[in-house]
Amino acid sequence: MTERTVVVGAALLDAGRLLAARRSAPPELAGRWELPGGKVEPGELPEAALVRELREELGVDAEPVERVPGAWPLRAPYELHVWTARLRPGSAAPEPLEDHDALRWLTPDEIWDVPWLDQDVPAVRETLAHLGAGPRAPRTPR
Ligand SMILES: Nc1nc2c([nH]c(=O)n2[C@H]2C[C@H](O)[C@@H](COP(=O)(O)OP(=O)(O)OP(=O)(O)O)O2)c(=O)[nH]1
Repeated sequence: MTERTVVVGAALLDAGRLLAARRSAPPELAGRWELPGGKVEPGELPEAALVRELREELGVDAEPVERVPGAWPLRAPYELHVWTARLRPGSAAPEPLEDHDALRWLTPDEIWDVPWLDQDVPAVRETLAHLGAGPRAPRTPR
């Protein structure tokens, strides 16, 4: 039996743009881009974890919209699940408060301009497909 821990990743959307966050730690992940989020705590609903993590990491008041079907393996025992999400009215703008040192709102044409974590690429691709943007192959990694 494999114990899996879910990491929720937010596809935070605003005006057709997707928020990407650059990790500042740990060293092996620093400098690569991800969907903001984090580990679901025992007994916590994933949607609640998403709201909590986005408040802690970005200082925003966000709400989950829907789960993107699929689950993507991360370093064991973690597994990435993605929810689309949006800012609630009156939310502050996101800031890189912890875990990240840069944020970018990416238009559909800019999605592959940042070096996503390798393990996030299929999740981001699937998210775009789910959103109807159509799957696009990432450019050759830089
Ligand atoms: N949040 C997030 N984590 C990801 C993604 N891709 C990926 O490999 N990870 C990894 C990085 C971490 O090893 C793990 C999630 O850890 P985290 O540091 O974001 O979560 P957390 O805030 O709950 O962690 P902690 O410091 O409280 O232990 O999953 C992603 O797209 N989003």
